[in-house]
This record gives sequence, structure tokens and C-alpha cells, in this order.
Amino acid sequence: MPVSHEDLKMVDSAADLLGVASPSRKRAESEVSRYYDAQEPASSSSSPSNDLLDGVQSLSLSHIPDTDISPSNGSSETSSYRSGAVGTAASTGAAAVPPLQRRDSGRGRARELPRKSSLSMPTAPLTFQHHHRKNSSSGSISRIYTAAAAPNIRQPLSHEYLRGSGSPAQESTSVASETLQNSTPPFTSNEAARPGLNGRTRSLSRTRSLSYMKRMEPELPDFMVSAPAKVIMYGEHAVVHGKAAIAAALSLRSYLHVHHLPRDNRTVTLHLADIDLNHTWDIESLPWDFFNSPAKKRIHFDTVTSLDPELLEALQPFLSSIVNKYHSAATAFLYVYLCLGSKHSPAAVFTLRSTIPIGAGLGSSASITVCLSAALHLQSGMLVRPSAKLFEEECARQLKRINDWAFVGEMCIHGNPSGVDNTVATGGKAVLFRRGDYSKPPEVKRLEHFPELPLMLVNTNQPRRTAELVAAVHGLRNSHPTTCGLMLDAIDNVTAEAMMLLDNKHFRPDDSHLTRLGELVRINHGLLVSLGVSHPKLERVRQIVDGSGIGWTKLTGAGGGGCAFSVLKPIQMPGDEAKKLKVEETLKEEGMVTYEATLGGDGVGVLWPAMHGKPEERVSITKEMFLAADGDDGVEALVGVKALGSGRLAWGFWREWLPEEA
Ligand SMILES: Nc1ncnc2c1ncn2[C@@H]1O[C@H](COP(=O)(O)OP(=O)(O)O)[C@@H](O)[C@H]1O
Ligand SMILES: C[C@@](O)(CCOP(=O)(O)O)CC(=O)O
Repeated sequence: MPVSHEDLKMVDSAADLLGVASPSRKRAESEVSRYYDAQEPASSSSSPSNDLLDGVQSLSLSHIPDTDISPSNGSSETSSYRSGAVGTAASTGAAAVPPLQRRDSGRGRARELPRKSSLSMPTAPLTFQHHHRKNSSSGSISRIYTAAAAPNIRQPLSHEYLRGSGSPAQESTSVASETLQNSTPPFTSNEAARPGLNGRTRSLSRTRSLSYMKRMEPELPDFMVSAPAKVIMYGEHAVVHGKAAIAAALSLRSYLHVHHLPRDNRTVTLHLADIDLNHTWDIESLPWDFFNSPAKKRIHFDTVTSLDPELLEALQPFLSSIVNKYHSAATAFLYVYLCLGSKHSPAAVFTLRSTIPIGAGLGSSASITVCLSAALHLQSGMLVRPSAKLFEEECARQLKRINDWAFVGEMCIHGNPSGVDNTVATGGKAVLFRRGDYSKPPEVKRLEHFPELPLMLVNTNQPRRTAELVAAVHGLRNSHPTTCGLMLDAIDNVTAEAMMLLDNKHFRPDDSHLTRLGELVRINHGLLVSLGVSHPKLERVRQIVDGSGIGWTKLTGAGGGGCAFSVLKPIQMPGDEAKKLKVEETLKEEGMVTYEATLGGDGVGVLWPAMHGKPEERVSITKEMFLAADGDDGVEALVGVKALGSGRLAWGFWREWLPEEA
């Protein structure tokens, strides 16, 4: 009999309450296992794994036809202009089937991928990175996978001990004894013997030692997740008002380390090291009953498009003691934690460090909310580590789930974000993004031919808050609806023109195409100035760069300070390089920082378990090591995607396409 969504939800909650896999859940899981076994051709490339499979509806990456981004289609009337106030939580598109845990049959079966490759994404040495796509014989798009053993996500570690060559009973007792040699057991040793597993005899003391050991073990291994920053090339602010924007992933990243605590520790800690925020909550004292009540409960598959003010209010007593100017990150964490977790969520310490400047227009908030969303999904068993065994559609579903809940976190930090930042931080690469109707998923078109561009990124070091700038544009539009509407339409037009150039495989950065792109950058900046979101320091960058004639400059992100980027003209004359160096020197003298970063790289990634080193000498990355890493370079050297690479023992990415063959 097919398993219904409702059935499984009930089974899920019952199992959660008991902390076990219920018989009906197991039945449902085996049903799905059977389904997959029947569907999949046998393959010898499988690794033993414990995948979570589900039947969530697939990510609809609605392609935006070129005509859609024309000014006529992007009129201000059709755009959804959202005020800073939060609305009622809306849930759209609940999945047909909830997640299921699937243990590999152990028969060496793996789903054979229709299209896959073990290629890894190249990174360009200079500013931008060019990724091509490879078309399969069917003409459709493929993606690359990193071969990796999926983690035993919901599997307590003790089960690992119980596996192996010996019988379960032998294994468990020997591990228990070993553990107990180094600890003080909370029981006496002279207990009556009673029948054990497989008809063997085991003593009650051993049973208790096992339960003691279980309590002392963390439920899951430590792991890490990471997500990139982004650069909005065209369309910031307008995108909040329903227009299109073009954005690309940037090679600066946030890293989140998740350390699991012994089961008898019932606390959860959020340590945001960059902002000196370190707070611990007692898990059971959190308002689970309210968050899990039928009227409020949201599950992993739900697309939540606005925050619930009552849920936010319920969190206040747990946030009020956090005095930190960046405290909204804690709100984001707690909101998503309570929505996705349960009283039985594993005790853990979440430690975050980021190489992205905070509040500088590079999407630092989205990068951290993507990390938090991915970590919480992984922890609760709702994601499979990316591997060659993942269907393309599953990969897309997992990315959608991460992205949807990262957006919830973004709403906690920003109020009314467009969602472009978290979409890029989740999926990586470059996208054309538009969210006309906030009650529906955004339209996202991946830019297949995003070119390598000569770019300079400058941080003015002028702090500002996205939420305030978005609210300021909102205010201006209210007082000057017609004029602002026209300016937003003009930005939309700029984005549409840029899109034709950036998504064109014949684009050449060394000819007139670059000049057109540069001019569009300058026009877009001018329109943002008119919307009132520039800053004297941003104007100074523009003056220095444009004055030297080396390129075209625009603020990126919310403006009001933060970052600007310049599209640089090709170095053609002998003095060109010297001019660029002079510009960099002047900017530095004025207290600004220039970045060398690449665009168009990977989105969210996972390092499971958190280990580094060559296969034979792998060591765990502890939270202490992570915290001790010296500055951004230290973080990159210890856990960085560049340092550890990607692959089975390194970072895994949910990727949706393959680079095109040269
Ligand atoms: N490294 C970080 N650690 C903790 N919180 C962060 C970090 N980076 C960003 N945030 C959160 O994001 C907010 C900044 O978001 P925002 O002003 O939109 O800047 P950005 O343009 O970089 O996204 C901060 O107030 C904080 O809550
Ligand atoms: C201004 C805006 O378009 C981009 C904000 O980017 P950032 O938070 O400054 O990185 C707001 C949004 O898209 O939600």
C-alpha cells in the first residue's frame, strides 16, 4: 500500500518522540528501498552508505525566457513590494512524501547515474572563473559529482561500533568494556546474567555499560558546511521590487563546524566567532510545544515565504540576554533550529567563522544562513551528502530545501530580502533571479556561459545595514512612486541587456562586448545613486577608478558603504598595468581593501566527517583547532575548500551541472 504523507508525518513524530525508528517508519523505509532497488540497475561502484531518500517535489528552476526580462514585463504594478513588517507564515507546496532513511542493502547496489563525471570544478587564477557546461548525448545538462560515502546521518555512532566482523553482541560488549576502562560507570558490576542478543548470555552490567556508553557518545560525528559570498552584478534593490538581478558566487566563504556532544548533555551552543557571540541554550527548555503545535509546525519540505510574528515573539525570552549588534544572526539560528528540530535534536556546538566581510554587500548573512540551514538539515537527517549516487533531481531537491530555509534565516536578519543572496550562496555559479510574487518560488535561470571577467573588488570598510537601505528605497518609492518606478524599470532594462551579453557563449571579454557590459555597470550605479543608496566612500572609489580610465565601477549589494566592483578594461598599453597598481595603492592609502577573488564557483558544500590530511594520516578537525586558526588565511588553510579540495574525503558539493568540455 502506498505510504501517504500524513501517515509518515505521524510516524515521524512518534518515532521522534521515542527517539527510535518506529516499525511503520521502518516499513515505509523498506518500501522506498524496494522502490529504488526495483528502479536501479546494479552497479559495482557503490560504497556502503545509509542514504536518505525522499519524494519531495522537485525544484522548479523556472527558466526565464529573454522576453521575460524586458521592461514591459517587469512593470512596477506586477512587482510585489514588501514592507518591513513580517506577515503570517505561509506554507506552500508541502511534499507528497516525507524524508525516509534508507540503509544500503549491502548488496553492492547503487543507483546508476544517467549522467555523471568525476571532474572537479576548475578555478581560474584571476578574478573570474569561466565554467562551461557539457551536454550529454541527449543534449541535456549534466552536473559533476564528488564521489563520497554518504554519512550515516541519523545513525547514532554506537551503531558504527556494533558493525564489523564480529557479532553485534561481541562488538558491543568489547567496545563497552574498552570504554569503561577509562571511565567511572554509574552501576555496580555484580549483576545477574540474562540472555543476550543471538541467544548468547550477557550480564546486566554489560547492558548497563552499553547504555552508559551510549549516553556518553555523541549521536553524530562532527562535520562542517560551507557556503560562498556573492556579488550582485546588476539589479540590487530593484530585485526586492520584483525586477531581475544577476548575481554570481564569490570565492570568499563561511565555514560552520558542528560538534556533537554526549547524549546526556542537552544543550545547544551557537558560537559566532567573528562577532564574538557565544550562547548556550538548554534544548528542552526551548518553546518546542509552540513551534511544534499543529497550527505552527513547518517541516523541511515547506516553502515558508514570511516569518510568523508569534513564533518570533516566542523566541524573545531566549534571545533577550544576547547583547550584540549582530544579534539577528542568533534569531535566524534559533528560528530555523526550532522549526526544523525537535526536543530530541542532538546536543551540539555550532561554531562559525567566515572570510566574508560582514555587512559589506557580499551576502555575508546569506552565506551564514545557508550554512545553518544545511547543517540543521544534515543533522536531522533530511539531506544526503552529495555523492555520485545522488540523482540529479534529488540533488536539486536538496538544494531547494537548503535554500528555502536559508531564506527563512535571511528574513530574520533582513526583514524582507529578495532571496537572491541565499539562492546564489546555495547553488553557486551565476544566476538571473527574479521574485515577482513573494508567495511563490522565485524564477531562477542559471547562466551557463557566464564569462571570465577582469574584475576588481573594493571594500570601502564603511559599515551599513542591508535592512535599513532596503527600507530607505521602500520609503523613496512610496513618496515618488512614478519616478522610482521608472528608475526600477530602467535597472531592469540594464539587467536584461547585460543578460544578453553574459549568457552568450560568443561573449569575448576583449572586444566591444566588455565595453557594453562596463557601460551598463556605470548606468546601473548611476541609478542606484539616484535611489539614494550610494555613499561618499563608494563615490570616491568610482572617482579613483573611473578617473584613471581603467574600468567601470558600481556599488554591489545594498550600498550605503560596503563594496564596489570595477569591470576592468583589458591591459593593452604599456602603462595600463602601472595605472591599475596606482589605483590599488591609492585605495589602500584611503583605508580601503581590494580583493582578489574568483566568481562563479561552488555553492554550499559539506565536509563529513570534519577531517583533514591524506587518507592514511587523517585527523579530526576539532572546534578548538578551527577557532585557533589564524585569521582568514588560517581558516582557509585548515578547512578551506581550496586547501582540502573536493572528493570522497574532502568537500562535497551538490552540483547541478558539468563544465563544458573545451
Ligand atoms: N561572520 C558572521 N558571523 C555572524 N553573523 C554574521 C556574519 N556575517 C553576517 N552575519 C549576520 O549578517 C548580518 C549582516 O548582514 P547584511 O547587513 O545583509 O550584510 P551582507 O551584505 O554582508 O549580507 C549581521 O548583522 C549578522 O547578523
Ligand atoms: C539590496 C539587496 O538587493 C541586496 C542586498 O545584498 P547585501 O545584503 O548587501 O549583500 C536586497 C535583497 O536582494 O534582498
